[in-house]
Amino acid sequence: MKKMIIEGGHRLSGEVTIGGAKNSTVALIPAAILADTPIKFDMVPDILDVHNLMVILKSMNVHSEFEDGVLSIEPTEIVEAPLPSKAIKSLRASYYFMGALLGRFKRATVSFPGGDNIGPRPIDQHIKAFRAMGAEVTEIDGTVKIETGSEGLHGARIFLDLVSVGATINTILAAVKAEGRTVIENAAKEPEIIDIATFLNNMGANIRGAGTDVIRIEGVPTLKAKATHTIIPDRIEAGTYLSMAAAVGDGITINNVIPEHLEAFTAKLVEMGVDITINEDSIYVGKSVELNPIQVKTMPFPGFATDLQQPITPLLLRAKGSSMIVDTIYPKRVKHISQLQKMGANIRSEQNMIVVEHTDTLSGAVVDAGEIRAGASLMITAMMAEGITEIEDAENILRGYDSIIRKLTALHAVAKLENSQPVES
Ligand SMILES: CC(=O)N[C@H]1[C@@H](OP(=O)(O)OP(=O)(O)OC[C@H]2O[C@@H](n3ccc(=O)[nH]c3=O)[C@H](O)[C@@H]2O)O[C@H](CO)[C@@H](O)[C@@H]1O
Ligand SMILES: C=C(OP(=O)(O)O)C(=O)O
Repeated sequence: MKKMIIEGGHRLSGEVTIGGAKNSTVALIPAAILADTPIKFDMVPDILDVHNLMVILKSMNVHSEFEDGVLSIEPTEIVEAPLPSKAIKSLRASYYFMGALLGRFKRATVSFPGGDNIGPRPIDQHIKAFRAMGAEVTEIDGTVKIETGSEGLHGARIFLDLVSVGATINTILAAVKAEGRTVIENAAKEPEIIDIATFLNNMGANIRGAGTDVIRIEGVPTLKAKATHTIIPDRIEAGTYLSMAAAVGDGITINNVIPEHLEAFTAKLVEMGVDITINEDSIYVGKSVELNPIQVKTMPFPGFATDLQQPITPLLLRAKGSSMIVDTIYPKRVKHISQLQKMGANIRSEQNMIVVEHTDTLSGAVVDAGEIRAGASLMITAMMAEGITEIEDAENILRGYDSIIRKLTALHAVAKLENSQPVES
């Protein structure tokens, strides 16, 4: 178990460079097993999810190496094998091995995924898509078994009942080598979906419409990589540093961002009165003086991301008045509230709404990072607070924040990890 210890009261300044997107990376790594050639990814974030995915690859005789942000994967000697359940349960995106293994072996057996505890996270839409493509799916004791006949999957028209990032990507992974044409309607439009489609198309796949709500996929027999794929910047990591910069910064530049991916978020910062300058691939945040309260409603992309509702919360504590957050994607994503209250934050949950009031004094406390973005909100609040904050279960933060201590220290924050052990590999 690791804890992150933060000494509050220090003003931050300088520059930070955003890493590759976690939610792209965790789909790209399973997608790599569809290839008939070695694969290289660049701008890979150094996060626990990547290391756990490497453990899963190893169990299938897929060798991988991660150095200086470059992840090399050799999938050509892959074998079918039981997947290590501890690693599978450590992250959400292990469900992508369902689509990827189906594409590779025409069958898959994968335990139910883990990931952040943010309320119910069913995968019925993933299963509906696999069934529409001709698979037989059974679920026994937390394990999903997906089988097809010798002819494998066939293309199908799939209308997703709700907009799901995971179901959209999993269907793409299953369809990319299936026989014939698959059409996904009501598809998710997140930038990470475009990133996965770009990677697959550059290997010879035929995916059209990624980034819109209708995606068409013509199955192809083989996929071969010709170049290194550079992962898009992590818009959630960027949003977290934007919030931190506005809350405790004296002038911070956030490099390697695609501002169009963050429009819903930066629009809210502007509404609050944060001093931000948006450049082509960086955003500068000046020292904030008076901040206005706002109302936030999380929505699928291009709306305000659910993964940023907790990271913006500390900033709302500084606003002069009451702010409100409604998380329509995960209404039970409230694990941070009781922990922020321990630090003196005036925040409460009321009828599926989070109400955040102006708070003058925050004090360090022992708190728990119940999930990744709850952890992010605690980190920022700890920097605003007087004294020391100990964030337990810091592994949840390390699941998704690249080189976090190095980046915070470079911005002059005082933060360290304790009881840390070498990352499992
Ligand atoms: C690894 C990854 O990329 N994780 C992201 C992904 O999670 P994930 O892919 O799990 O989230 P989805 O987009 O699938 O979920 C959206 C909503 O649909 C519901 N749903 C989803 C699938 C399904 O079969 N049935 C169903 O009811 C979910 O409970 C949720 O309420 O998108 C979420 C929403 O942007 C983000 O918070 C996560 O960071
Ligand atoms: C919910 C998240 O991640 P995951 O889906 O991987 O649990 C997140 O990144 O905020």
